[in-house]
Amino acid sequence: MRATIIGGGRIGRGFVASLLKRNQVEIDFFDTNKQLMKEFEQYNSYTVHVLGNTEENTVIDGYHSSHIDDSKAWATELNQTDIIFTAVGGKNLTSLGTTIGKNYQQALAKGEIPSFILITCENWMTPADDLQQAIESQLTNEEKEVFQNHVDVTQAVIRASGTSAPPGKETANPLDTWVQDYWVLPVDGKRIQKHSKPDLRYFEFNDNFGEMLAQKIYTNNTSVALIAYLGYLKGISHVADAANDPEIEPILEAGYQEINQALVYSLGVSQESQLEFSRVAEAKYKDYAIVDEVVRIGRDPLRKLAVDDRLIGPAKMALDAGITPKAISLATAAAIYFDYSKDPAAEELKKIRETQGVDTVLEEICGIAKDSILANLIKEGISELKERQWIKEED
Ligand SMILES: NC(=O)C1=CN([C@@H]2O[C@H](COP(=O)(O)OP(=O)(O)OC[C@H]3O[C@@H](n4cnc5c(N)ncnc54)[C@H](O)[C@@H]3O)[C@@H](O)[C@H]2O)C=CC1
Ligand SMILES: O=P(O)(O)OC[C@H]1O[C@](O)(CO)[C@@H](O)[C@@H]1O
Repeated sequence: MRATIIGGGRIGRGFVASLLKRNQVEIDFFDTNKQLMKEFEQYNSYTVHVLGNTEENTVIDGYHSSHIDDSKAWATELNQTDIIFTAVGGKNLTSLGTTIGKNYQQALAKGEIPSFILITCENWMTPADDLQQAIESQLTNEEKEVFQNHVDVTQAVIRASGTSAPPGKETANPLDTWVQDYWVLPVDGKRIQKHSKPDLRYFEFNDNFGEMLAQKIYTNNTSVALIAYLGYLKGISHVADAANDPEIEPILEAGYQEINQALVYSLGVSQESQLEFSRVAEAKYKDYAIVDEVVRIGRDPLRKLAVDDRLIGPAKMALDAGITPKAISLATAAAIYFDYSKDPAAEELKKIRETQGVDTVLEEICGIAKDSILANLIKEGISELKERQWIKEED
């Protein structure tokens, strides 16, 4: 079996590649990053290190790698691949879909009919739909029909973390990467209609996938955002230190209660499954073996503060459920003050906040009215963070 991994980052060349390697699947990488391409060629091999369990480390070798714009490489790839994975970041799916669509069209023009399964591995609400739509936007109606008859576009939920080297564990190979000791990849099984489900260890093709992506994002990403943004303000560098911090921990506990009630009410998931989700998430973020930086988790706060994303999304659901999302609002307040200078989105957020004020951030970035219940809760959160001196501004 042969697989293509688009996006050779922490999840692509780390988590997904190690699952595939352990299934003896051949791997071809595609990425936009030219430096990464050079490293793939230069090193020929790298190790996926398992945090806290080195016995499970996997060496990845024998792969091929190509730049995403290499249409010659795509011409071969589309005909030989069985499964394509994406791990590029949800906001890049539209441009990626355009690239796949154009290359699929070229193959059809040559009389070929590539047939494969596409699996998105992204923190995104509707990744499979968004990718499929972007691909099909490049095709004529006739071509679209062929595509739909030969390609299944489905989605996975990534419950594992992928990180860079823990302090002091850096290696000479820049491709080496670190993953959590977690070996399950749930995939939306219902969306696989034209192929049989691949027989792969660790993959769970789930016909009741339902709201699992929303449940994951609004549980894991919401809670880790709370930990990271509050931790950042307190000057804590690592997620586990922040999650176990005696002042943050009670806020985290309250956050899980708000999240759980909100999701059971709004997504219709069962209490048991939600409790399991939140317990697994909490244990993961408190685990000192998983060395992850709060600034990595906090990256791109403009996206993370958007109306349906991990903070405002579940806060609104909590209000719908009749619950006051005090902890989530405090986390949102902290996110508004995430000013990490190496993150361009954080810099932009800071500029908007300082020049146009918090109300503009709430209205234009969070998409909520400045005098709404939620906006007032977030503004109370900002006052509380100033009282606690976690926000150290004068105003
Ligand atoms: N790292 C983690 O712990 C987790 C990440 N995720 C999700 O997995 C996805 C990937 O995340 P990471 O691997 O951490 O990010 P990353 O930043 O380490 O890697 C992303 C890679 O995609 C490449 N890329 C971006 N646009 C591309 C395009 N159009 N075509 C080809 N390559 C492209 C980048 O150059 C980069 O190498 C994201 O959606 C993220 O939200 C989900 C759960 C956990
Ligand atoms: O990948 P995003 O969307 O930037 O979100 C941040 C983080 O959320 C997590 O998926 C939480 O599970 C991280 O591991 C991830 O990197």
